[in-house]
Amino acid sequence: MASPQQINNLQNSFQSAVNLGGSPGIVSTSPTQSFMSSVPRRVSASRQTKALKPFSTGDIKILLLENVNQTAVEIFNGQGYQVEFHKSSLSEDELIEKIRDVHAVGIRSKTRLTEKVLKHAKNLVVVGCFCIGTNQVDLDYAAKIGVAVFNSPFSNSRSVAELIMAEVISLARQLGDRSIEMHTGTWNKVASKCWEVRGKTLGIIGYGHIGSQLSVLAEAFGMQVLYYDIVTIMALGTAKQVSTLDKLLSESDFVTCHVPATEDTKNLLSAPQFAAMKDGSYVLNASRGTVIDIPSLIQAIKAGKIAGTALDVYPHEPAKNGAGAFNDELNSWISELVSLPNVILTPHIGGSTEEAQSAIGIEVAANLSKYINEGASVGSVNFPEVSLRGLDLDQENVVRVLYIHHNVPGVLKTVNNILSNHNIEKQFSDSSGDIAYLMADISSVNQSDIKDIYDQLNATEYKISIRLLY
Ligand SMILES: NC(=O)C1=CN([C@@H]2O[C@H](COP(=O)(O)OP(=O)(O)OC[C@H]3O[C@@H](n4cnc5c(N)ncnc54)[C@H](O)[C@@H]3O)[C@@H](O)[C@H]2O)C=CC1
Ligand SMILES: O=C(O)CCC(=O)C(=O)O
Repeated sequence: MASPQQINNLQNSFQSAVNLGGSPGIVSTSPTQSFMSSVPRRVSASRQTKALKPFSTGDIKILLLENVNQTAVEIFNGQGYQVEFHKSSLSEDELIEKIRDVHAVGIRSKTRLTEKVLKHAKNLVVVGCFCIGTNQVDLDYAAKIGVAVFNSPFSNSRSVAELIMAEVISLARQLGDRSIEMHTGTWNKVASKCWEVRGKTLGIIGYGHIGSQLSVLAEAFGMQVLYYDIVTIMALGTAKQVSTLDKLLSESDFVTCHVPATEDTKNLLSAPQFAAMKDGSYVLNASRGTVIDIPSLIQAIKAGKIAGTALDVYPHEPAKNGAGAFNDELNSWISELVSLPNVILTPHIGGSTEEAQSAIGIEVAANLSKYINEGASVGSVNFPEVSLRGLDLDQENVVRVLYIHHNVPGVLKTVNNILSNHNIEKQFSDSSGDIAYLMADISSVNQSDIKDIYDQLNATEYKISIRLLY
């Protein structure tokens, strides 16, 4: 368990990462709507920087769903943002209602931020996925409307790898069944079809952050590791990359999936793949529920081809915890699956450890705060990555322009023409597909110029969204 001291240390590193608490690096956020209404100047009492903004960070509203870790809540509260926290995900209708006027949304793997939902978000600037997977968000549409999306690319990788390692051994020893039997008073001391994992072959599909961590753990247990990936990746230890999925399937005793949910990974393992596996082998999945065709897996277990399975993810998962939530209404085959021997089922807890969740909370909250406060999009999964060094405390009359626009010719000429009456201190621009992001710090800007700059930028044909920080 992470001690309060460890959490403190992590928070301290977060503080220095984003320069909170009045350091010279801070620029203030001015949401467009607030800026456009002539709100009288409000200055946060805790800030030591010269606060030129006409309103406080208290204008920023953040919706946090799915029990996002308290480390994130503390960071956002520390920023003075308004935080609305929910333990579970919301229904689509509730989400549409809640998302209307917030500037940021924090979710985990269950909340679906579809085009339909995002269309109702009028002030949304940024989305934080407090997890690795981002398949639950329509990333292209988010970028199209100028909403940056961040995740935590590896804070829970180790937790998933450790769970899988535990399950490899549990399947080999039929631990799940023995435990259930003991809970119901049955003493069943058997060795038949129970194995050591030493000397067996683990086949890893997807050798990324999780797959490669698992590779190291498995070798420490004396297993041979094969992996299949669509890109060539350096092997750790004595693991071997194989060139085809079929080769991995035919040579492995355990096959585990660690790929993202994409069109290509949908039903990556289905009836033909189970048929290609060794008799009596095992299947594990802690990636996404779409990756394995579970009805076919059930048939392969029933036929004795597959000796057991450990599943952490499902095509449909309950929105919240509770008795009776995992039933045939959710996925029609559930009662059939739970009746089979040597089936270990977990409720999407691969990344659910104290260490992972607190680290994710800090990492994603830091990225969101930096994006809201400074416009830095480094680490975003759907946006060009742009950042500028902070403004000095003694810099006066400086405005940071954040201009998200369509990636077409002529933009820089137009924008720089608008900014040309001021000194462009520094500027950075990058594009990703159809979206481009320009960040510029301009000086010699009077308060009275700001509205004019905003109006001119707003009138450009390329604009997707604009924020001015000052
Ligand atoms: N159960 C849980 O709680 C958790 C589940 N996950 C899931 O695990 C997935 C993998 O996580 P990471 O290892 O961090 O991702 P990663 O992005 O580091 O690695 C994924 C690997 O899969 C490979 N890949 C992609 N398509 C493939 C295909 N068709 N065939 C073979 N390889 C393919 C990629 O080249 C990459 O090397 C995530 O996308 C997420 O959906 C992640 C964390 C927790
Ligand atoms: O912890 C969660 O809610 C989701 C974990 C996960 O699946 C991920 O990180 O992609």
